[in-house]
Amino acid sequence: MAAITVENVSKRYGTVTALDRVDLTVDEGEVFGFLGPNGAGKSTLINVFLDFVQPDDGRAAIFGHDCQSESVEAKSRMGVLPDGYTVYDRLTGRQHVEYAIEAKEADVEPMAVLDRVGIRDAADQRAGGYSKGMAQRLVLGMALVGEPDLLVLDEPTSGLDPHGIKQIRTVIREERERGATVFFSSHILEQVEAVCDRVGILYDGELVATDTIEGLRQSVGGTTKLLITVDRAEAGVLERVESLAGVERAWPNPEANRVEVTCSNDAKMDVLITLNEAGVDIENFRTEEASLEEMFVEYTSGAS
Ligand SMILES: Nc1ncnc2c1ncn2[C@@H]1O[C@H](COP(=O)(O)OP(=O)(O)OP(=O)(O)O)[C@@H](O)[C@H]1O
Repeated sequence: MAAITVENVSKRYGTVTALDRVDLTVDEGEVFGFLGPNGAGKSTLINVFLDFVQPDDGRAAIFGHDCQSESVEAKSRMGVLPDGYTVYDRLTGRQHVEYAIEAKEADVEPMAVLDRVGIRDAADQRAGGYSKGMAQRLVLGMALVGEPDLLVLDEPTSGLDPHGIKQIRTVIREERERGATVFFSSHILEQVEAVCDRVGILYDGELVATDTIEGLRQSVGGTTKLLITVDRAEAGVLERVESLAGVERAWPNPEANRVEVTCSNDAKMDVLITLNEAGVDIENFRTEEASLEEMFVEYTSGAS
């Protein structure tokens, strides 16, 4: 059964369309990265899952439970780190986790939870004195209590330092290993690449792409960069390379003693053959994948 089903969901706020006919299925056991720039509509969709927001059209379901008409059942399957989370200033971190354990009737040691999210040492401090990152870790810890089937994390890495980001990744991997589905939003591409099975790109309320990272790279096509170390290459040869089908640009980089070519994956071999036939001595070559940043720009600038 699908963990998340979103069918034709739209949500408008006055003249702003926060979600525009979004269709999405996330399979059980998947780690799904939900990407989009600020204001794209990510939190709005997560709020639909939680029944904080009612869609104007369409429906969303969690493990088959409608997020609006069966919100109690839907929510009982989820552990959530929401966008606008709050902590109780006067309660300690340990008390927060104890509260979550009681509410979910879970059987876990509070200190084990706090340890997992890296705030064991602050267990007996009041959460009012926590930094933003610590409060976020605490709410994540509470979301993990009870081993939810679906973990929904809204920008879980915002406010964390690189060490904290690494810890979140570890938690996500561990959750996947125990069989949970993870859905998390981010506007930072690098942070999803390491852990996601698939990503969806949301732009201006529209889901403009859903694929594996590799699939997205392939469909962006022409952004593979070939770096070819050569003895020398005359301008005329580079012009010939540039005229090949699938080649975007070819230019010399004398400092690095190489030529650089942006082309589609299919054109790589033709480039090397053309250089070889022109008598250019190829000492070495390697390809550089399109960066996630480039992919993101490609998708979000092309969308209307
Ligand atoms: N309660 C609301 N009332 C009016 N407009 C809203 C409301 N909630 C969201 N919006 C608007 O809907 C759009 C989508 O917002 P949303 O918070 O879902 O985006 P987001 O992708 O989560 O962005 P961020 O990463 O900045 O949180 C934005 O233009 C936002 O201003």
